[in-house]
Amino acid sequence: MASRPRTLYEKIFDAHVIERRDDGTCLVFIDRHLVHEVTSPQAFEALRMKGRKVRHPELTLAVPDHNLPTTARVDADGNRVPIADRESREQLAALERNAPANGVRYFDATSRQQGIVHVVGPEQGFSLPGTTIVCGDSHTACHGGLGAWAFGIGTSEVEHVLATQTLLLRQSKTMEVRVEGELGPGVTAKDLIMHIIGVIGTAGGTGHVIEYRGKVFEEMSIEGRLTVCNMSIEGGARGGMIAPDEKTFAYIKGRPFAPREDEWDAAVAYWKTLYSDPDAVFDKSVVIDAAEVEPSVTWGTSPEDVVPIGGVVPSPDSFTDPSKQAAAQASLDYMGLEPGTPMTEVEVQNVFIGSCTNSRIEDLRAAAEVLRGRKKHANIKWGIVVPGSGLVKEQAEAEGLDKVFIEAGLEWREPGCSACLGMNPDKVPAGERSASTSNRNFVGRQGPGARTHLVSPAMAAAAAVTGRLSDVRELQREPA
Ligand SMILES: CC(C)[C@H](C(=O)O)[C@@H](O)C(=O)O
Ligand code: SF4
Repeated sequence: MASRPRTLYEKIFDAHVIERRDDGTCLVFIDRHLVHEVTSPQAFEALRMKGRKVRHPELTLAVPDHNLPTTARVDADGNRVPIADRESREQLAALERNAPANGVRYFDATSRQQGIVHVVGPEQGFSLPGTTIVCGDSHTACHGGLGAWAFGIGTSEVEHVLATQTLLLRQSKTMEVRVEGELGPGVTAKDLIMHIIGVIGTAGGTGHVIEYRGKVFEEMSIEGRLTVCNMSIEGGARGGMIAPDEKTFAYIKGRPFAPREDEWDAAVAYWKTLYSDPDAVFDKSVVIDAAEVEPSVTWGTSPEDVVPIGGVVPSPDSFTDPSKQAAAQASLDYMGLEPGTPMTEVEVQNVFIGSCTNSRIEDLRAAAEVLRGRKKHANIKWGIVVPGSGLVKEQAEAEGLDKVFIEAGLEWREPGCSACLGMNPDKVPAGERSASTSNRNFVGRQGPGARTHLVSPAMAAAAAVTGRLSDVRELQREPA
């Protein structure tokens, strides 16, 4: 009998189920576990208290990112600069202790490989197609850009994975987001995923794993795919993935943890089976017309509060749902915006280019292309560019991108989560606005009272040049 047609997610799920239980839960094998300093200390502590060992230390990779200041980490004498904040210092110290004590591979704060966990995994070839990847972090879906089933877990699950290399969970429903047609010039992966979240809403993917399908994704770079999948959680989904293809294989080949030469052909042969069968049925399907996607920007305090850059701040009355009307009013009050204001009239004082959504080399190139030969506007008090990893930083410097940023008046920093969230010294001052390439515009996300407008790297660069939210396509048309 021919086997039932399956989606990509179902294929990966089936390949990892150890046991299906009568209550509908499944025990699933976890291939890769990424660990950072914020969600791991209690998990390691719990193991220690129970006298348990890490079951598969070789399948875990630890790296600090959230709390690290992005200023110099060693002083002129080569000594480590201590972290001023006590909690951050303690969390980092715990990871530095716990990883080696448990035989877990660790990239320390000063190593070239250090970076944001979701940048490091793909970059090291640790994240691979067809694998189950978890991390105590909601943006783990990012790795789905390589055709993995990747999802965030809580600290108690981190402990479970460390102890057993398995998780007990229920199979998710499947959702396809099919994008038809082609993206227009100047429209990036970030604009597309913001648009998608604007369409489906922050609850649109609840209970589902999204597969992004269509020619747009086939033509998209791996960096772009990682950006798209990264924000799946902002659409409420448990994960997001894109079927691996030749681009994926080329991206992975030769990376430190990638399959070696003698294992490569077998790995690729397996990866080539990882796609949704033509007759596979998704529980939910959303179709997006790529031609409708414009460079996008958020106006509110939820990632679904998206408009095209040519749009205006919406009026709360324009929403039919009363709870959304109230949320929109609260957002506008927090953001200090009036309905009807053109988005391009909104002035910004801060620019942040970074985060696991947009800190890979291609993102930095896109920002630098806009900034080359230009200067930041007088409105901009603080503009920082934070590469996603030490290796991204080296690559950017080899291409001279750091100089472009510095000459434009922006700061060039050490890798980490930085101003994506206010857990380290990089914060947007209360009442000020930022054009930010990160993924969340929640109240207080970039610091108490900070007003965040999510944008793509090119759009953040355009805001740096003009001092307001701007349509990057206008700058792209005129010479610097
Ligand atoms: C601190 C961490 C647990 C958190 C997450 O889970 O996503 C952070 O990375 C975020 O982006 O809000
Ligand atoms: S860069 Fe931002 S979204 Fe990504 S892991 Fe760090 S804090 Fe979370």
